[in-house]
Amino acid sequence: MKIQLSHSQKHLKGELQITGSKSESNRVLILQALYPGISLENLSNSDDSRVMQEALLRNSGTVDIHHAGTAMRFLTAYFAAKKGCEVILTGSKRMKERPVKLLVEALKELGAEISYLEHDGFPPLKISGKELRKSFVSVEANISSQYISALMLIAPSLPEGLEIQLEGKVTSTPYIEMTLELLHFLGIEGNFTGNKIKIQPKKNLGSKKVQIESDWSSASYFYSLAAISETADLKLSNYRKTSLQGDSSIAEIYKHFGVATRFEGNSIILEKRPCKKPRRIIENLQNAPDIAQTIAVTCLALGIECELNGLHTLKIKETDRLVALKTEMEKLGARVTITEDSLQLFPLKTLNKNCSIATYNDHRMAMAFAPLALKVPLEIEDSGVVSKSYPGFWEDLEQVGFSLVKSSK
Ligand SMILES: O=C(O)C1=C[C@@H](OP(=O)(O)O)[C@@H](O)[C@H](O)C1
Ligand SMILES: C=C(OP(=O)(O)O)C(=O)O
Repeated sequence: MKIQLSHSQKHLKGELQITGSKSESNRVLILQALYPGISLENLSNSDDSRVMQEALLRNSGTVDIHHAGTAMRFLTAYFAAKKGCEVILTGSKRMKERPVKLLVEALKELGAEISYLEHDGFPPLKISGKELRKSFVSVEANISSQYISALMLIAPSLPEGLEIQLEGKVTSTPYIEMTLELLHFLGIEGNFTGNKIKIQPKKNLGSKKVQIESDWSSASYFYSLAAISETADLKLSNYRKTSLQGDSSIAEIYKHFGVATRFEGNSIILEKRPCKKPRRIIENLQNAPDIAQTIAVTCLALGIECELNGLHTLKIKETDRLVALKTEMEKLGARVTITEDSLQLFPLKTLNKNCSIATYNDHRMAMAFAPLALKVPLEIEDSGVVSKSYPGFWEDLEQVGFSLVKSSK
């Protein structure tokens, strides 16, 4: 369904409740399947967490996780280590193009039985679960941190735990640290020093409640909205000063755009007041790849030159995000250059009006471009994509004063 967006008020205000981080939720769901005493609060209502919950009830047959990268990677390890299970793990057309070879090879090194049903190195996978008895594995770490988190999540359930040797430059490191912190919170011992991760075995855990922090990647779109507005007062819950999510760096980054963040209990208050805007923004997003689209579009809206580096993982996400960003920002009149791992945007004075933004089955393309409607009327081609991480996104935009017109054409 297409959606036309506009917003006519100068001041943006609202109070929103954002659900739990999908990254934290999908980790804790795997751990809960391994240690049933774990309970969760503020679980993500995303499609990615829903498919994860459904998959964890299965022991045989075809398990389809649609577009969910974390579900694909974490479940590959989970099913491989689950003795007696026989599943075909598959996903959307795009998921069949997202590589999984490094993880499959690492699991095979541990004794797993996994084969490719279509193309070598890609889903769908046929997995015959086995007890994995080895306790050392090495894996290349600069393609996706999800492979490493997947191994860490099953590690405490292996008889001797697991030592993981990371090869090459480690990417998306905060996601690895998030996995480790969650294990620590549950009383599982482990450490990550230099290029080595060591997780100790744990047979039983007893009962533990995990309170999931709300999703900072979802919050990023409200930072963008605040930055683009003349003035804004937004309240978002439930957040923590010390977050496990690397995307919480958005609060620091958006200071450049005049957005201040303060905590009131477990809510964040975003305050934007008129300010002098920077001429140029340079960020390395190797630790926070999911907010690249948000920042690029904020700069486009404000006419700020922007150089984003550390983006080598973007081409294997829901779409090739570098190409998608370039194509859609050029529709609005921008000049954009991309390399394998960077994007450079050159400012323009006036944005083209009434553009129709293609979404490439990527939730973040829809949500990152939506704030532009504060500047020019805009159409988002497939509004439904947001449900991958943030099903209530459009309702929340209405809450902060947006007018939405939906059409099926
Ligand atoms: O572990 C996770 O929860 C995630 C890790 C990141 O992926 P990469 O490690 O592939 O960059 C991130 O982009 C994704 O949205 C979620
Ligand atoms: C890349 C993302 O998710 P995943 O890799 O889990 O599909 C994302 O949410 O931006």
